[in-house]
Amino acid sequence: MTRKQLIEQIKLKRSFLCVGLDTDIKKIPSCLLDLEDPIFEFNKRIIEATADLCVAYKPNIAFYESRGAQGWRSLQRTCEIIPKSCLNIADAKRGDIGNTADMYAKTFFSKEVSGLEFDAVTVAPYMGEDSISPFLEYPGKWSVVLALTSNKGSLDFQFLADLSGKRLFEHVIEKVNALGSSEQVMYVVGATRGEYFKDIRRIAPDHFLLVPGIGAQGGSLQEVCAFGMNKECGLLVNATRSIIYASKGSDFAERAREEAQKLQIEMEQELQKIGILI
Ligand SMILES: O=C(O)c1cc(=O)[nH]c(=O)n1[C@@H]1O[C@H](COP(=O)(O)O)[C@@H](O)[C@H]1O
Repeated sequence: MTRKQLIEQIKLKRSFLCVGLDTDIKKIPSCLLDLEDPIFEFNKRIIEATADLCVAYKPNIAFYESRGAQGWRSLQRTCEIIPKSCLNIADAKRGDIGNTADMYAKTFFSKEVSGLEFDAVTVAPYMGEDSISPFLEYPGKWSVVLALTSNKGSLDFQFLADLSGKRLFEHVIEKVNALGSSEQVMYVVGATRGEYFKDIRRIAPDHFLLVPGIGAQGGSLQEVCAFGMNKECGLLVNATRSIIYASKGSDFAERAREEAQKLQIEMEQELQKIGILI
């Protein structure tokens, strides 16, 4: 999906919601457990209940890999039913030397090799240029590079500054800006870091930012929008547990829809403020 198509979907659905699919066998309703592939069935019902309210899905690969071949199959089947109108993001946080990064890029972008095809993959930048470039060689695909993450551990390295005061997350963005354009690179910025969106927008005014951390992690959608939105929206805001585990019962899909709809309504108001809705 191109940047233009993504913006069109945001306008059409009046939403910039990304629904995370961190599907944990221990958290899904017991009524699904006797089915042949409970993880896939859960995802299918969540997708059917939310597809008109969101513009992206983000399966976190750990939840599938941890189940071995069976989990990989659930992931493949999930990928196949994510509507083409939604950006399909593999949250894999990969990062390794060039020839290994080549293999990671094939894993997520090359269906003929791996049986999987995502539109985007999250990339960890710690190992630098050669660990990122292989992902950028796929036309029409997105690399979503971790910049300023939502977790407590982000304080360990990401704020370390050089003598001029420039912090590591700013170095990462400046370096990656030079590797790929805003047509193929997004940055991850946690919703729990609302006050830093201004600094990030100074060096990445046009890029889409993937923003996890609202809902279960306590970030504020309004704060993210106030400091992070650009004139084309420029945000994909993710929520996972607050949507997919809204209920433990057989009404889980309806409850997920309700939670997604609450966010969509708030997002529509934010989009109205920047005047891109018709
Ligand atoms: O790359 C991510 O998506 C990510 C980056 C980050 O800084 N923080 C973060 O929580 N995430 C992911 O976003 C999702 C957040 O889930 P919830 O906290 O349940 O909404 C999880 O899959 C995390 O792995």
